[in-house]
Amino acid sequence: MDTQELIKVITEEVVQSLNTKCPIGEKCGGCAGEFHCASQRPDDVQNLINVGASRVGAGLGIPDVGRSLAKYIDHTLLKPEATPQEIKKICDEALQYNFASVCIQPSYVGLAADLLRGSSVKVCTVIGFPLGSTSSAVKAYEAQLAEKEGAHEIDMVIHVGALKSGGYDYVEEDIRSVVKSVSQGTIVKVILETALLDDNQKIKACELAKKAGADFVKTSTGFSKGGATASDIALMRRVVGNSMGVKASGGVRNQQAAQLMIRMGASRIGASASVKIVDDSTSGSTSGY
Ligand SMILES: O=C[C@H](O)COP(=O)(O)O
Repeated sequence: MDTQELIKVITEEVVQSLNTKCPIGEKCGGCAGEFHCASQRPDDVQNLINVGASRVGAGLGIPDVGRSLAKYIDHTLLKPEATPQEIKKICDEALQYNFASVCIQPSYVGLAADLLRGSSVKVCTVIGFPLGSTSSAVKAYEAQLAEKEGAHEIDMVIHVGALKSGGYDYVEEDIRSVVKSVSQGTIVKVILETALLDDNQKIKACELAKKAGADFVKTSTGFSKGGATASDIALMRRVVGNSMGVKASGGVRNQQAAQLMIRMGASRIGASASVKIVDDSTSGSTSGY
């Protein structure tokens, strides 16, 4: 199937999916019956567990959509002016809401690891962030150090310029250098910065991330203009299949948007508006972009 056909099929799938409700109903651990989600397909859940996203479906029987959504969410604070007090606050919130992880700058990994020790909330950090243009050796060292200080999950940014100029070997090796620098149990997510890519480049980046042995592909840093869109999530899920996770991040601001992303194939949501997403069931724009 060529790229244009693929995009057409995915667009049809997106439209169809928007009209489909989860057949499991209120016992669905992913959505409590409110929307179509990955939890309806046992193979998907097993595959996601295999890549470390064992929180998917872990909330079986929880009838509350907000609480169920929390298990998908990386509670994120990446702004440069974030203080230790704010890191402490998001760690407290992560424990209270049972978010999948806190996603924070590398310099705060040790602090978050101390605060979350003994809980199920993981420590996620970002590498080569937000530009992705640091050298592979620096990214690998940064990831290794973060793991040593307590990070369980590593979200690395690709070299966007290398991808756009056809430097596919470089991009693949850049990702692989990070994957190889951490232990097998540490999850590596690859941030594509989709807003800067065309569809062909998004497809290529997903293929390279998969070849390099990463666990997830992720849309955005939240620093470029543009973030997660439903069609990008559907495209990414389609390209990587069920053996990898897909993380929707950037501009996911409310429950409706988070549900839509999961419906399109996201197995994780990265958001700074996490508490609002879980608490607030009011509808609105499905994405800031
Ligand atoms: O990695 C995740 C993003 O930084 C979150 O972006 P956001 O602040 O738009 O939710």
